[in-house]
This record gives sequence, structure tokens and C-alpha cells, in this order.
Amino acid sequence: MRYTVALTGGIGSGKSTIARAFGSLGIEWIDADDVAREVVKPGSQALAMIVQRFGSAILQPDSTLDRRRLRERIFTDPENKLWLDNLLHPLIHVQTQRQLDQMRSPWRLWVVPLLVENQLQHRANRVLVVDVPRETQLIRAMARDGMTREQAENILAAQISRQERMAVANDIIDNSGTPESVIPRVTELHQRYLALAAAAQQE
Ligand SMILES: Nc1ncnc2c1ncn2[C@@H]1O[C@H](COP(=O)(O)OP(=O)(O)OP(=O)(O)O)[C@@H](O)[C@H]1O
Repeated sequence: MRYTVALTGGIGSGKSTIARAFGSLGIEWIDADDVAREVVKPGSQALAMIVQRFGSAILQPDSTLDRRRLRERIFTDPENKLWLDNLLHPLIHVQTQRQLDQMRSPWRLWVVPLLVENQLQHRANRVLVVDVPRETQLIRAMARDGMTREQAENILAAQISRQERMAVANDIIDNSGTPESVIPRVTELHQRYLALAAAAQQE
């Protein structure tokens, strides 16, 4: 298995921004949210099964999944949530593995917002946590998504705490400064992962 680093962090912490910075150093990466969208794309078997269970009202006019409506259905019904998790988690796992296997960079980056919530940390060789203070998270999420403070706070409250996330971290990247100020740390971590990946290959 080629060396895989899982990158996680709370809402608005800067996961995508940091992933792009590693990308500019030649590292290939995937985002778990993109994979989760792919497995339910129009024409997929998973989407057909979701429609069978929830009815065609779960689709948007363009035949893509209405994720917001689906979230509401599983939020209010644990049985629906279990059913959906059992359907999607294995598909997401297979698709993630397939995509990671196709990557040719010396180590690969797997961006997983809910890494700790879904207890996926053991599927990576190393866990990198992007960390910013709570207030910075709120301000950046509000600015990006046009949310109110209350909406941002609700999302934050539904995620695990900063401490719980830190507890599984092998490495931490502080993204509270400017986008430029984080580059030396990104470069340093890249060098570390290159060395660890090379050592893992020798084993
Ligand atoms: N160091 C930084 N300084 C200022 N703004 C930043 C910095 N890093 C990221 N941002 C901005 O903060 C917002 C959130 O960053 P990004 O989308 O990378 O976070 P994320 O962790 O992927 O978010 P989410 O999980 O909510 O999708 C974006 O608008 C991004 O441009």
C-alpha cells in the first residue's frame, strides 16, 4: 500500500486550502465528500435504491439527489440513517481505495472532514489535523457560505470537539495566519511524508 495521509479538520478550518497547497507540490489528493457525491450520481445503483426507499421526491428537478432533503429524512429517523450508512459506506470505501490506488505521487492525501466522527483514522498511515481557533472557523465559514453565525455555530456543535480531533493527530497544521504563512509548514510536512513513505517502502 502506498503511503496515505488523512487530512481532517472542522468546518472552515482550511482543509481544501491546505490540500491544494500539497497539490502544488505534486501530491495527488481526493476529498471524501466528492467520493460520497460520486457514488450517488444519476444512473448509479445506489441512487436507484435510495429512490426506491424514499420516493422520487428525494430527487431534485435535474434528477440529482436532494442531499438536504435526504439529510432531513435520516436526521429524524435512526433506522433510515442506519440503512443509508450500510448502503453507502462500503461503496465509498471501495471507490476511495480505487482512486487512491490509481495515484502515482510518492504519498497520497485523503481529505476526510468526518474522519474521527466515522472512526476512519486507522485507514491512513498518518493523520494530519488542520487547526484554527473556533472564532476563526466561524468567521471563515460565514464569509464563504453566507451563513449566519447561528447556522455556523450549529454545524460546529454537531462536529466533534477540537480536543477530540487533536487526540488522533500525528501532525498538526496551524492555519490561523495568512494563506502564505502556512506554506513553510506545508513544505516541512511534505518532506517528512516523503521520508516516511520511502521508509515504509523499504519494510
Ligand atoms: N489561512 C487562511 N487565511 C484566510 N482565509 C483562509 C485561510 N485558509 C482558508 N481560508 C478561507 O477560509 C474558507 C474555508 O477554507 P476551506 O474551504 O479550505 O476549508 P475547509 O476546511 O475545506 O472547509 P469545509 O469543511 O467547511 O468545506 C475559504 O473561504 C478559504 O478561502
